[in-house]
Amino acid sequence: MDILQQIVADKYREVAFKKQLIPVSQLEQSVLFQRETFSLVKNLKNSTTGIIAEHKRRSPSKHMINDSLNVFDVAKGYEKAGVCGMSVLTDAKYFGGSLDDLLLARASCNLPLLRKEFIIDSYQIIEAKAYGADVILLIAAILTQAEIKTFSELAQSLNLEVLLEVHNEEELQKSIMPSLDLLGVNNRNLKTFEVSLETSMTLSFLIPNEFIKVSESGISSTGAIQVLKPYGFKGFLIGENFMRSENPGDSAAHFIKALAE
Ligand SMILES: O=C(O)c1ccccc1NCC(=O)[C@H](O)[C@H](O)COP(=O)(O)O
Repeated sequence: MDILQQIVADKYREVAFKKQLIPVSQLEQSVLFQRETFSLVKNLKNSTTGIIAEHKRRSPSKHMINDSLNVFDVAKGYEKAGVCGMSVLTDAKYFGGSLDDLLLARASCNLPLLRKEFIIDSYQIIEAKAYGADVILLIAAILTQAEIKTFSELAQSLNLEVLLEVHNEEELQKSIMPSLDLLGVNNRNLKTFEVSLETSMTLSFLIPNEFIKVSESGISSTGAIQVLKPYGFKGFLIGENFMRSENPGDSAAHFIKALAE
């Protein structure tokens, strides 16, 4: 079993258990479930820098990144830095995240929040809305075409935007459908952890123009963004590069200032 298969197997067990603990009807009663969401698409369209900054404590590829920060301050710092949106990892076992992280980020800032999760069940989409997310991630590598359609249409009906993530042409071809808002190319192979910006460049030509293109992972310099922009990317998802610093907000602010110069 590769790491992605392991994560997904654990996720099925986790979600089955949670469904018994907290029924959907209870999630739908959350005050946050009724709120108006923020648009990441709108922010990216109006931005010249396009940074989506991530809260990421650890990962299967890098193990520990930064365990000494609190998500409330990180979210405030990212908002002050002028990022377009924030990604919050909510997986506990492999990334050290939680739904409480999402809730705290929501309490701390008015940025569009992406729930970064391995979504395999509609329940997690309802949960995302109930805990303050504006955008959900769907990973083509772990979903069938029918699941992508069902999950993205559910998200749309809840006014959540959908970022569909692909890593190769086959995943892209099976996924393109009108219920998606953003198409993300993950530069990291989630099975081997190899990272290459070439993945974004190659797939960019195959992504229809109606979708906002986002390049994800392994972006560690403003130079990388200058390289990717001509390929039509409007969004750049950055985790480790900011989270490695003592103050991710300051790190994002310096990055954005350097990009704008
Ligand atoms: O980051 C990992 O090691 C990883 C492993 C397996 C599945 C997903 C993984 N990462 C999720 C992400 O997509 C990244 O956190 C995100 O794109 C930011 O990447 P980076 O800037 O390289 O931290």
